[in-house]
Amino acid sequence: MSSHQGTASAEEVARFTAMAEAWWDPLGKFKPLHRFNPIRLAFMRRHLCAHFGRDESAMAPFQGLRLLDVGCGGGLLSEPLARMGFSVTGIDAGDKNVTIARLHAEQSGLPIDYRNATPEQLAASEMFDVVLGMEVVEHVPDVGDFLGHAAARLKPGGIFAGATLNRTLKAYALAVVGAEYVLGWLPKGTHDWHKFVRPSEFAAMLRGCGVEVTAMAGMAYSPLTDEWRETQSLDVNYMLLGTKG
Ligand SMILES: C[S@@+](CC[C@H](N)C(=O)[O-])C[C@H]1O[C@@H](n2cnc3c(N)ncnc32)[C@H](O)[C@@H]1O
Ligand SMILES: [Mg+2]
Repeated sequence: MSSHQGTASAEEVARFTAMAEAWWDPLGKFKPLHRFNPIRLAFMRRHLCAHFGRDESAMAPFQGLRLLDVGCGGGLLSEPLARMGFSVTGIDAGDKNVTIARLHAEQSGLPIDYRNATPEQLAASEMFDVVLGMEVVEHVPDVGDFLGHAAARLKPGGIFAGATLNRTLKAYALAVVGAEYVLGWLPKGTHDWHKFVRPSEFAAMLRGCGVEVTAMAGMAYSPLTDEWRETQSLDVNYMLLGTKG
């Protein structure tokens, strides 16, 4: 049984709100997000500086730009992106996630606008230079519908950034069996392999929303160094960027 209203699945959102206290625990249930945060942020910073003609060596290169973090959870991306100068709005379908995110941003002294909302609930007048859908599409009932509503909030020339898991056997072995059952990095049942999205499917759905993919990169875990790094292989975890025409 699955139930949803709009772009969010009630079961999926409940899974995240049940763990909401753990959002900012680097060794807790969201440890993988904490561990690969540096490489996702480096990827976005590099490409977004190039796209918007900003100085990569600046502390806060993105002053004056508005960013919407869709499915922001506890704000693990919203906070560092606000530090980079973006004016950040973070939305999440889970009320408790937003409460935790808001509290943490207050403690960090960051003026982030957090709201308990899904993208289709935002007013049509609210437009952003950057829209994120990071590690969200594998948790929504209808990816095309979700992307349509998220991309609708992008200004022309704006950038959509997404990340998810590829629907490959390798991703099943590593991200489901490995991460949930062998290593115990994630609670069992976190990911349903059938909801993983191939890069070609992701790009085609974005194109249907007027967004042309311009960059893709994989993320891989190296057991030897116990670190994540950016790779060319999109076999398991990957991220992408696209420009709205
Ligand atoms: C795996 S977490 C990703 C958190 C964050 N984006 C990150 O990468 O660190 C997925 C989040 O998406 C939220 N979510 C799922 N469907 C959503 C929707 N349609 N609109 C807004 N939030 C949604 C969930 O409540 C959950 O907090
Ligand atoms: Mg996920």
